[in-house]
Amino acid sequence: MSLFQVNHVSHFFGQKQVLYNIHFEIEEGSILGIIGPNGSGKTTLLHAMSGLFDVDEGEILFQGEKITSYRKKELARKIAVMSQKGTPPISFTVEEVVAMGRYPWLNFFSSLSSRDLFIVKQTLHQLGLWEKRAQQVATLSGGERQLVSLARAMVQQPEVLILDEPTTYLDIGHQMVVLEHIRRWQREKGITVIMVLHDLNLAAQYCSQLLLIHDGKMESLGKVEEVIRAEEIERVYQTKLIVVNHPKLKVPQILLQA
Ligand SMILES: Nc1ncnc2c1ncn2[C@@H]1O[C@H](COP(=O)(O)OP(=O)(O)OP(=O)(O)O)[C@@H](O)[C@H]1O
Repeated sequence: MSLFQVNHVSHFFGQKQVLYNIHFEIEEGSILGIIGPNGSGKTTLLHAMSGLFDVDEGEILFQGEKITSYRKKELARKIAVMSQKGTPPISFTVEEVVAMGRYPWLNFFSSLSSRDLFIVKQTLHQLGLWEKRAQQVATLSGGERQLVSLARAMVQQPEVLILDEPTTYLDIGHQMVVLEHIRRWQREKGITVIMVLHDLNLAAQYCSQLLLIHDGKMESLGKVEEVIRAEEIERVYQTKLIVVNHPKLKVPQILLQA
């Protein structure tokens, strides 16, 4: 059985239809990239798959059950969500914010155990945040807050990681750092990753499957080379481009053509 089954999903905001008959499945352990132009419905689909709301038509099944039928805490033990904005600039320290990722595992009124604290410490080290652990999140750069957000998701020890544009505020070096961490984590723990990415070249390098949506409709779904095809990407994004093969990684890469 597939981990996620998105069955003929349509959704409206008021009179406006934003998703049209979206239908696909996700296998456990895969990395699915959701791509598409601005306003095409990527975040709406991601939110629906996170169980944030009931879709108007169709259904989303996670491990065979309707995603909205799970209790909040139960779902938080299985799915970690890293939002588009990363961690907001709040007045907690890095360590406190990362430790919040352990909350789904705590019983009522219990505090963090030595094991919880060990997981937090280990993750802070892994993501290079140990030196900044006592710093207020509000004083971090956008990129550092993104890493804090990833660290909090990691300590949650979920089966699925859902990310909305995890590289938005990052320079190219930090984009690679974040995506390498995600990939290593996915390989070591066998978790499933679903992420919205605007950078099609990064999507081609890091995802095992891509879903291209446009105006709320599925344009294509499949392996990277099946989805990153010049004619289709040109049509959907309304821009001139060339698709080349990455000389080392052998995945399609896009060169823009003014
Ligand atoms: N809560 C809402 N109420 C009304 N309309 C909404 C709401 N959320 C999203 N929309 C609309 O739904 C459409 C899809 O939005 P969505 O955020 O899912 O797109 P997206 O592909 O993630 O865009 P982007 O790449 O710009 O982040 C947009 O037209 C947006 O204005």
